[in-house]
Amino acid sequence: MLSVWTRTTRAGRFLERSLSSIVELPKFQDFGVQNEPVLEYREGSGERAALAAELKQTAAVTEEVPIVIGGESIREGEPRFQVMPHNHSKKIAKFYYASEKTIQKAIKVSVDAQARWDRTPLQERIRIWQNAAELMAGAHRQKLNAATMLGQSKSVIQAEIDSAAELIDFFRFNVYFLKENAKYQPISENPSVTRNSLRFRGIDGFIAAISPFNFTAIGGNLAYTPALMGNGVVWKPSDTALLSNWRIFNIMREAGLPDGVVNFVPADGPTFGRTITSSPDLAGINFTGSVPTFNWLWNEVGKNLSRYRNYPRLIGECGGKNYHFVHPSADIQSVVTATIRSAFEYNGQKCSACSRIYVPKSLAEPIKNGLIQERSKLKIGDPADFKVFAAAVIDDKAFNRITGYIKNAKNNPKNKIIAGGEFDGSKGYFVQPTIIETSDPHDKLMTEEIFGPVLTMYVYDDREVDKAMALIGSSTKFALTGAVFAMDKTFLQKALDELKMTAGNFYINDKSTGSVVGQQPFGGGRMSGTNDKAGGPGYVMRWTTPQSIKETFVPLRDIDYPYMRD
Ligand SMILES: NC(=O)c1ccc[n+]([C@@H]2O[C@H](COP(=O)([O-])OP(=O)(O)OC[C@H]3O[C@@H](n4cnc5c(N)ncnc54)[C@H](O)[C@@H]3O)[C@@H](O)[C@H]2O)c1
Ligand SMILES: N[C@@H](CCC=O)C(=O)O
Repeated sequence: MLSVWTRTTRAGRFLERSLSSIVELPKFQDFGVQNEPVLEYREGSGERAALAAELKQTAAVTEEVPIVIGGESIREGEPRFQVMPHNHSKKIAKFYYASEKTIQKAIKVSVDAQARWDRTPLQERIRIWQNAAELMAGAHRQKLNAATMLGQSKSVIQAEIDSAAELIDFFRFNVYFLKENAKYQPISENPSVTRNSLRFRGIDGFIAAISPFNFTAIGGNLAYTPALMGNGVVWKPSDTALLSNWRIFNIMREAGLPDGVVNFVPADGPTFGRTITSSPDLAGINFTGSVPTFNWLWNEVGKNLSRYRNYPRLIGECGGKNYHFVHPSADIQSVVTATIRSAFEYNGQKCSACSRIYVPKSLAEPIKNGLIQERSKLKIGDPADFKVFAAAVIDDKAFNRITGYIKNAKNNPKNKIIAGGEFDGSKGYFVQPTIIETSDPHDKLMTEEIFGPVLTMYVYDDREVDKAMALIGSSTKFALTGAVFAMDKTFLQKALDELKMTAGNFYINDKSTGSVVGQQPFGGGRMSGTNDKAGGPGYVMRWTTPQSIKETFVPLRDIDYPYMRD
């Protein structure tokens, strides 16, 4: 550096004639960002009428959903059907599983598209995402909501916070975070001598996006955030969220995303998993779903490591065994309201749903009575009925798993069903919100993810708050969300320390569900996932392999150092 300085004057003249920076950094028009308002759907409102009309239209047809690779629609093999979980004789979408060969074709198209797409200026990509968000918030909002309500059995409000608000927020906030992150440039001590810059690149290869059934917005985020950052994507949606995910795919085409950047590839899970993990081009897996599936994918990647040209990025947001912990100083009504909502909204099929609650003996009776009373008011039924609180669970597999836990509880003297416990799968997969009291804090009801409307309560001795609190982290492998309820600030301070590693999203006097993009970036630790915080500023950075560039404008002459010449 010093020797370069000694030559600045002579070399500087030379430079003026021939060398200046060639790296062009993106110049953004600065913009802010706000959360999409959640519409209320009151009687007589425009949004309610529009949604009712769209529900009618969506229910009237079985929509044909092809595989789409590079803009080409493909139909192969036996057709399959997505049904309405609350009325499983009604087919809402007809689709096809991509064969191994077709998945390989999608990989090739994504890899080729990546190289071209990565050269598209960031400003242009941002414009497409902003277009898409406008379409989602306006013209297509009720199409997304209707597909989510009928296909994934969500009530009006649960669809609105997911397939409208959260999806739109992901698109708006991710471009905002991209722009803000791109503002950082490394130090250039003397820019007339050397200039340092950092640019974002997609990863050469392809990203496999594998999405779950329970949030339409998550499908959109998993597939399109890597694309935003310059990647080519093969998207495998969930069979039971197919229609809503298909509608996102079409909105992105309408917004101007070129063919081939994201390819829509429904497939059998293990066939898809095997095909992507055996491809040398695998650059990353963006997964949200259960722990067993993510563990399987991770193992396959490990086995194939020597094949890849990149270390594949593995992002997996997985399950939870989320808790509400009640201190003797808690406000009882808050506990009851928050717990009913967290445990039973969308039938406990949120990864963040509360499924275990620890209650001190001194508050057990009022809390129990409150929960039983509020639970009895919940209307369970067809999600197109605006009075319904929750509808059916997603499919027969979920129905059998959840009711298995309930049947088990009925046969175990340590467990007592204090409300609910009924189920009926004849027309739709209906499981009534169920509350169980257990005397065993290590029972599987308190430790395993059930992913259904089953809440288990354990009553602890008020004198053993610390011992009860220690159970939270020690009795499960998960650490996704958790909430503490107390008015005692000394206890809350202690809980903040003691429970630090038990939840990636921690709530104080609030329910464990309902994170909002940009407000509570989401994800858990331990076996709940890689905690890459969807909806936070770091998430976009997981999908770029940045390049540092140093440009030097003075000719390099000296090999020795000044002190050698002294
Ligand atoms: N932490 C989070 O942010 C978060 C968010 C939503 C859901 N979840 C979790 O997701 C789970 C529920 O979703 P789900 O039932 O759709 O999960 P799942 O694991 O059954 O399926 C997720 C996706 O993986 C696919 N899949 C299955 N086997 C595969 C394989 N061998 N290779 C590749 N893909 C395969 C499925 O078809 C689906 O698209 C719950 O455990 C829930 O807690 C977590
Ligand atoms: N973001 C959602 C959960 C997503 C997982 O299913 C919440 O905070 O309730």
